[in-house]
Amino acid sequence: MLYPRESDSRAVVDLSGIWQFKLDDGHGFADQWYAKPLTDAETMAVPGSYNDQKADAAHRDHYGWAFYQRRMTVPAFFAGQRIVLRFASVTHTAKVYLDGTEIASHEGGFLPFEIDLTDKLTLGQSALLTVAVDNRVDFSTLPVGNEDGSGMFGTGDGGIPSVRIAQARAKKQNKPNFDFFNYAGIQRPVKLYTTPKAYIDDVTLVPDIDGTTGIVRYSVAVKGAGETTVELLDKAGQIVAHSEGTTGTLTVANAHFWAPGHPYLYTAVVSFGADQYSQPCGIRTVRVAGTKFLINGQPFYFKGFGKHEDSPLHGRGFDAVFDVADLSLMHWIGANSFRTSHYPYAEEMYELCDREGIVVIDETPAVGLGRGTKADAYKTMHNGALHKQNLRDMIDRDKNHPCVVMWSLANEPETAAFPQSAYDYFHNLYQLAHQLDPENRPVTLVCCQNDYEKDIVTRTMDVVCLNRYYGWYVLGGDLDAATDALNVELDFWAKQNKPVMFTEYGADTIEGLHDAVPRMFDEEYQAEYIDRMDAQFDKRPFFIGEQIWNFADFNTTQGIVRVDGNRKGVFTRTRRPKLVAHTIRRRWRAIPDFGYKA
Ligand SMILES: CCCCCC[C@@H]1NC[C@@H](O)[C@H](O)[C@H]1C(=O)O
Repeated sequence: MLYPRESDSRAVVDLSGIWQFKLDDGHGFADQWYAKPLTDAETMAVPGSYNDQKADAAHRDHYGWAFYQRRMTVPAFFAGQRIVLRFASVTHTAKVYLDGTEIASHEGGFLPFEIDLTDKLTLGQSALLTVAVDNRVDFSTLPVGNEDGSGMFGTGDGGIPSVRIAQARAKKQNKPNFDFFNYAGIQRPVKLYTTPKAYIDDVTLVPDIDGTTGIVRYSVAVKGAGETTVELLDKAGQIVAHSEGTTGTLTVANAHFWAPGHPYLYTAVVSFGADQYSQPCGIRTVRVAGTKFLINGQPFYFKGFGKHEDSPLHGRGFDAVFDVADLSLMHWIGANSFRTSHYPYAEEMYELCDREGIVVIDETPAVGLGRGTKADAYKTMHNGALHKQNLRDMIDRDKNHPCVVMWSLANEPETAAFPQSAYDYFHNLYQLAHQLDPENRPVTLVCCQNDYEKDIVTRTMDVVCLNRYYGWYVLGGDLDAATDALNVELDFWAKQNKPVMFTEYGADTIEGLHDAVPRMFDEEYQAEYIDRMDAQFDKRPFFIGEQIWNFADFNTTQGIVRVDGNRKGVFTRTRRPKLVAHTIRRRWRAIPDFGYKA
């Protein structure tokens, strides 16, 4: 799916701003709130989560539907054009109405969907746009929610009868099977865009390298009749390659390749009839060879983080300032990569990473699979079709980004309790990801701390991505034992002949807590913990990357082990560096992006 871009033939109208809003009280659909202006409506900023914009628990802890509404006028001078309404994301489920008529519904809170309005509205006349949003998560959704009242970090009844009774009578709330706040709403931009009636529907660019020559194999999906041409422009806007037809190959002698630290971008200008669309294009290659992860044929070493789309008041709402500032801090600390834990991020972030040379592991919203139940959830609860749809939509949306070097099928699914069942479920997805990606990039699954000898899924991935907490969740406070345990496990992975990286390791740290002798939760412990783990990684040639959990502190569900959220950030939630940020900076600025331990 193309990102909305203005061009000689296309206009884009951003519908961001202050919308009308109302939490459903259970009557919203029966009383057809979507068919008329909302009564007793509140204000709500779009894009943004609705949970933290109002000072009350009703919004923060809402469970169920909420209604957004605004009037919209498409000007008469758009006559003759195709008119499209595009939601970059609505979390988690959306129903869209125009003047009371349902025109779309969509499940999945982290990927775009669009509606052709051309024949659905009268130009020049104001229309009433209503979006109903459902924030509920359960065993069948992605991300996964719990259904029996438990959730992360012990929210069960503890076998206490009074608790069981009170829980049964309590107001329904989401019980996320994941460790991030279940923010919801219209969290990314809503845009109207136009195209000619005969238009470019999709562009696929597959880069390759032959010596010093850059190659871009392209295909253009079109609707209607017309001739297609594709021109490749260099950064100076000079045409360096040209081709006719909906498929073809563009060849650039002495090309500038894309790489971290050298994010050279060409522009593929596609023309079809009266339509024109410009797609940024980075020429680089990615592949796994033995225990190496090669970008442009060079062994790459991942230095970076697991992140979240999370910031004060915005919640999970898109905020360009935080995205620009986060990448600036990544450059400052010497990072070259991050994982979009635990869901696909806003498209604008991938565009920034393309421009700034930050490498991305792109992850589906499949977090919490197989958790919170003793049953084999792969056979009884999870919605494999929804998982495949999310994978398909993520690859379709992000396929042209040079920053995306690997697809992550899921975060920390249960893979050791029912090993064969987990393998059957994920091997199917692994093969699908390789089929769907025109560039056939490496595919992984991010593995939770587990019995790695029983887990038969992780070792089948192209790269072994491990979340490990030796010295925190296990052997907490004892970094000698923690490094010993880490090495026992790395000895196991040494025999698998796969590239291995840590996609999570970290320690909750309250900024301002200090001790001469490090202890859990103080800044010295976080720094010591990271140093001790890193020192073990350096001894292993098959170890190809270290991504710390987390880039910044972030909000979570309330719980006895979350003190104002998850505090494993290297930066605070307002992006102030903790002590560990300075020790990491010294280390990472001395490690090259390529050829480390080669
Ligand atoms: C038994 C060890 C389980 C470790 C699980 C560690 C978790 N991984 C997924 C992330 O979303 C969580 O924030 C992280 C944590 O809790 O900080």
